[in-house]
Amino acid sequence: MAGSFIFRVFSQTAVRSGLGRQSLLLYKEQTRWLSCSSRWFAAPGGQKKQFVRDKPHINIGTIGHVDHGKTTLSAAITKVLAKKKQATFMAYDAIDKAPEEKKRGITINAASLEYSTDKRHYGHIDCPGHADYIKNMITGTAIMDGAILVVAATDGTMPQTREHLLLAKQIGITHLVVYINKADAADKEMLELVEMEVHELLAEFGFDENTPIVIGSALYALEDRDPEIGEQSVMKLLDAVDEYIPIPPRDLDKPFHMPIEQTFSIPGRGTVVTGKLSTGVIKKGDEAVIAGHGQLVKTVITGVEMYRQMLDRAEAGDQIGLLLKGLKKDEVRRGQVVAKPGSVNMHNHYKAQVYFLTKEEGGRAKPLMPHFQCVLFSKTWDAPALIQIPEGKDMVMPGEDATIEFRCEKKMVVEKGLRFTMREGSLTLGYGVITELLSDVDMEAYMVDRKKEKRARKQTTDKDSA
Ligand SMILES: Nc1nc2c(ncn2[C@@H]2O[C@H](COP(=O)(O)OP(=O)(O)OP(=O)(O)O)[C@@H](O)[C@H]2O)c(=O)[nH]1
Ligand SMILES: [Mg+2]
Repeated sequence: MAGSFIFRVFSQTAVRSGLGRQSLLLYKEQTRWLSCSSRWFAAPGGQKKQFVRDKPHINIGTIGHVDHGKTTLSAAITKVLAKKKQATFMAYDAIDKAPEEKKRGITINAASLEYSTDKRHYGHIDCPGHADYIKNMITGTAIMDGAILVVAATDGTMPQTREHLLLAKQIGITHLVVYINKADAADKEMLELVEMEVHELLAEFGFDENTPIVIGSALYALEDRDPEIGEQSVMKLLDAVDEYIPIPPRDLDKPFHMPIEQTFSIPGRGTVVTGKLSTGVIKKGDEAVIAGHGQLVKTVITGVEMYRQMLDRAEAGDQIGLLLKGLKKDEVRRGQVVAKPGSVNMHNHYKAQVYFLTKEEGGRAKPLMPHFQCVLFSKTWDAPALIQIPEGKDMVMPGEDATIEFRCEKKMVVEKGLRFTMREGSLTLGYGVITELLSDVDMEAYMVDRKKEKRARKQTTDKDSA
């Protein structure tokens, strides 16, 4: 029956193992967390507010050094906008005591606020501490499209200002607005000095020199004192965010890309691959490439199906089946992607920023040593990989984050910013985000060299002990 494969896809998707189950859990956790945050916005009388989608939505958050005033500013924003009925006021304590959700190992600890300006609807993340930012940004628990960097004028830029900026850059946040806070406690010269320092730091990390910088006092805005550096500075900040941080591009405008979940052979019709179209628009008759697991082949899409119906075009977000011209079932497999020719590249060597779970979070109890072997999971693929820990370090401890180099057995379709999970057997070791693509390695030659190296080391040890 034409289209019956779709039914099988859904049942098989439901029972698929490995990353499938993991992404399902991650999705469940995220929705649980989001529904939890929406509970905080229950209108008086306990009734939930109905979300009206009347403005473009965008996700932002506060980042910056400890105690520089991120939570105070988040509370102040809701305070100022509540006066215009564009937010529910969230007091400092309500934000800082965000409920901690422990599930599937990783702890999510962040407050999610929402508010509107005249132009947009915002989701806003405030994390209670430095470690939470690092986890949040690497795992993508709360993805930010842009961020407000808070720098206290009393301190200037500090180590975690740098660390958050670097991480923001690495995970693809391109637009920031800076709020120089605590202007009530600093004199004019100090404010000028800090502004210069911020300009230098932004330039060092490759952020635009036109990045808006607003000076003010979040505390005064929150406490309704001196509106010029209080409330007005917050309004100025929100205007800058509205103007400067762009709405992420609509995925329909990107080249089409579909990670393959399943492959089927339909007698009389050919090979069908199924999955969710992650970006772009795909049409019957489009030329495509199938890439991944070290292979790249060309094909033509001769049919597009969804929910047992034939379509002329599918859009990002659709769960579809694609009929491929001239390919046998064993020439395509799960983990590859269907993509617009020329839009994807395969790599087997890259750097990533990784957060390693602690034992309590479901991770490993022991440290990770150089050349540790693990399996990477991302989208629908998984692939064995060898890790290289940063130079000057002998090991990486659970609970740490580090820049790790990965050498994968097979070339897969990856890109900067891709998130993945690292596992060892059934244990989740950590979460990573690719920060740099490196030149490909010949894995066979690399393994031979590693064996030689090992043998030489053993001989030296044997000699020493003799
Ligand atoms: N004088 C002055 N103090 C401020 C201002 N904003 C925040 N503070 C104070 O600075 C301290 C830290 O503020 P928080 O908002 O908790 O800082 P944070 O960046 O969220 O801190 P962490 O979440 O722990 O990283 C508190 O005592 C605030 O009252 C300000 O504009 N002026
Ligand atoms: Mg805080």
